[in-house]
Amino acid sequence: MEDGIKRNKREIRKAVLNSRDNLSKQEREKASLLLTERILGHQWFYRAEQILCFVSYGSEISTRGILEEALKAGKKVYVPKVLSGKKHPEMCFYRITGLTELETGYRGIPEPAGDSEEYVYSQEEAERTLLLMPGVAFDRYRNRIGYGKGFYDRFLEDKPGLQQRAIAVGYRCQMTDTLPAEKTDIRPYQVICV
Ligand SMILES: Nc1nc2c(c(=O)[nH]1)N(C=O)[C@@H](CNc1ccc(C(=O)N[C@@H](CCC(=O)O)C(=O)O)cc1)CN2
Ligand SMILES: Nc1ncnc2c1ncn2[C@@H]1O[C@H](COP(=O)(O)OP(=O)(O)OP(=O)(O)O)[C@@H](O)[C@H]1O
Repeated sequence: MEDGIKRNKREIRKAVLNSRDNLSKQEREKASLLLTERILGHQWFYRAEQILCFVSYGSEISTRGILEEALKAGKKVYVPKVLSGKKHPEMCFYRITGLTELETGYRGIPEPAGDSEEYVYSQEEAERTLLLMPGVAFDRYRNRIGYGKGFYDRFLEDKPGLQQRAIAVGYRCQMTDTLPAEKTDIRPYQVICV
């Protein structure tokens, strides 16, 4: 049964990545602008003192404008880094104060060096935090499929307050019919596909 779900997820991942890879430059630029507007106008962004946001890579929707505006607005910005030296690789968030601090890391993703302030979860501060999550496919029940390593599921597992401040973002072509879900899958509180 579980194996069926995994295979199913794999097939959906392949199909959606294929359509995402095929978006035109114009479609990408338009969507990224739209997403930036949607997030900058969001009350969770406005109220957030801390923003946890992925740095896009490959054909992912661009978060560059959001990161730049968050930094300009004086918010604390943290971005993911995969610590792969460990037996079980895990994802942490480190603070950046400018995009030039990023270097090519895990799978070619721009990542912080990892020598800056690490994000430490606290239930009280979660109310003033916004988490923007990447993903490959989403559905209208807020199910989410990523690249299949479960990094976000494991990162969010023990952070209930942050789960309620999590927004998954992507292109409209990433919105699918009902996705299969496993027990460990954590649903973002909102999905914004533009
Ligand atoms: N921008 C970004 N940063 C992120 C994530 C993400 O999804 N997006 N992650 C979320 O967990 C973590 C990295 N997880 C990843 C897990 C697997 C692959 C991977 O297998 N990539 C394929 C290419 C897939 C494709 O685009 O076709 C590869 O390298 O072959 C990439 C990232 C942390 N940082
Ligand atoms: N909290 C957890 N503890 C242990 N294993 C987990 C946990 N969450 C997910 N996993 C395992 O990790 C693997 C990948 O999970 P899944 O397919 O949901 O990843 P994903 O959501 O697509 O990827 P990501 O979160 O990295 O973007 C699965 O085999 C899943 O069982």
